[in-house]
Amino acid sequence: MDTSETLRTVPTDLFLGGEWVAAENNATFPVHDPATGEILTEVADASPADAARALDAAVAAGAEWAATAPRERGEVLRAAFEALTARADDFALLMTLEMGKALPESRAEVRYGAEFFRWFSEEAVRIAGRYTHSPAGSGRIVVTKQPVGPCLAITPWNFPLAMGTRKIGPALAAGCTMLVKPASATPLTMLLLARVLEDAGLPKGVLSVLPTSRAGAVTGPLLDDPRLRKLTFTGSTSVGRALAEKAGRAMLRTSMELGGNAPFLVFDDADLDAAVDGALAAKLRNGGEACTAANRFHVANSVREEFVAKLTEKMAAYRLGPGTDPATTLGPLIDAGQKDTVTTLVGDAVANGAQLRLGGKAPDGPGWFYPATVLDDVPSSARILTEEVFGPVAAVAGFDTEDEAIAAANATEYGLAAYMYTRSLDRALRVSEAIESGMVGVNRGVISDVAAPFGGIKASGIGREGGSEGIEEYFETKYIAFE
Ligand SMILES: NC(=O)c1ccc[n+]([C@@H]2O[C@H](COP(=O)([O-])OP(=O)(O)OC[C@H]3O[C@@H](n4cnc5c(N)ncnc54)[C@H](O)[C@@H]3O)[C@@H](O)[C@H]2O)c1
Ligand SMILES: O=CCCC(=O)O
Repeated sequence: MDTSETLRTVPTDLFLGGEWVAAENNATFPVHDPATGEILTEVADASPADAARALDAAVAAGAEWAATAPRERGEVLRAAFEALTARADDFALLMTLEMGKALPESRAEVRYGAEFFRWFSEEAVRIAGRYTHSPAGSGRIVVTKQPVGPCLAITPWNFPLAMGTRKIGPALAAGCTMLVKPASATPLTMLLLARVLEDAGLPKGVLSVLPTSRAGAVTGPLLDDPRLRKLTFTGSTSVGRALAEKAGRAMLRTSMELGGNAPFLVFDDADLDAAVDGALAAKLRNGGEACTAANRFHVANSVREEFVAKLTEKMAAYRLGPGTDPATTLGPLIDAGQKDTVTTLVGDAVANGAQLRLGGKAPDGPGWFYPATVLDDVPSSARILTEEVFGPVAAVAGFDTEDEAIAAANATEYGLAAYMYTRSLDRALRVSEAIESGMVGVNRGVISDVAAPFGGIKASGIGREGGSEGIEEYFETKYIAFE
């Protein structure tokens, strides 16, 4: 499918209660191409009234969907997995168009995102309860799982597909209905996903997709509506905090997948070539715009120069360009604001004394491009060691002892992912246990796996997605006491 054909066939209306409709007053908002800054297309701009109608539909469909046989729910997801996989090229091109990343990254996301539907189609039929006797012999304890009810999912732009399927998959498998508000920068992928689910036989009302340019105004009243039972959010910690406060007042179940500041530790006993390859993956997957991205490299001083030289050589080979160009390995950033953030953090590190080994200057011309950049000897006063850069910048700092490495790794409010390279199993276990994060990669630069529980601690969030844990977020546990 070529670019214009993709844009011509992608739905741009709201998917509201299973119908494709224009927004109230036919309102629309533009979606931009990060490679040029130009408008790609206009998309229906949901209003609070549209969102209220979507919630009406989710409530109306809720009981029947919850009572639908788990096998049937699973089969809808399985059919959607097959359709998504069959349309992988369309999805990949669309994601590259609206989000910017290089096509191989988009293809990888389609595979990853589709897997959540396959995984949760299989989990739908493994919903377990418990039957036991009270210790005092005074009765029986029956524990069962019931769907939470109507959920609101708010998703980010960096993985426009996978961050949706990782929520929609378990919600539908558990028997919940869901409203999805995609990021305003990348609504098209989610709308195409809604079409796939519709074609896969999802009953009307079970899912709505509400692109909007007024995220707070549209989701605020939903969070105040007692019929909504859960908020699942993926995005920045600042927005997550504000939403969690609001959700807390309404006593909503919440899942919060927030920002990260992943440390990547390289010990003096590491296989350095493997560590460099792992560093490339941990840094440049998704163009550096991943919550799991290695944000800072803490490297044993005895091997630091060799590591930095090898990393710089390999990062220099990344080719910056429009994501749709087959020669491109590094696409543009999402928008001008993100380009400014990366530019500011690199400038601040250099001003604080870091050595610039590669990149460090955005090219002139249209689009939101920033090159692969390596900073060495970054001092602890540099903001880049504590703030999420969300771009193709590797910031390296040295350490001398294991304790120093652990202290540096934990010197952050975040706690999502962490990585380490070492040949010592003892050290791997010791350091993994000491690091304050929800996920640790040992001699691996990519940890995301549909079958593993994904999520963070501290300011990186609450709850887990994927794995057998992911569906639990969409259940209430009910205890029934029997004589
Ligand atoms: N932990 C994870 O699994 C994970 C995954 C992907 C991205 N992220 C994080 O997401 C961030 C990047 O994504 P982003 O820039 O889209 O984040 P963001 O917080 O700006 O936006 C996320 C979503 O929230 C919406 N939103 C913004 N303000 C809102 C408000 N007041 N009320 C309701 N909704 C609102 C946005 O429209 C978008 O849909 C990074 O910090 C990244 O680490 C985390
Ligand atoms: O951006 C964060 C999500 C990344 C992932 O699921 O691998």
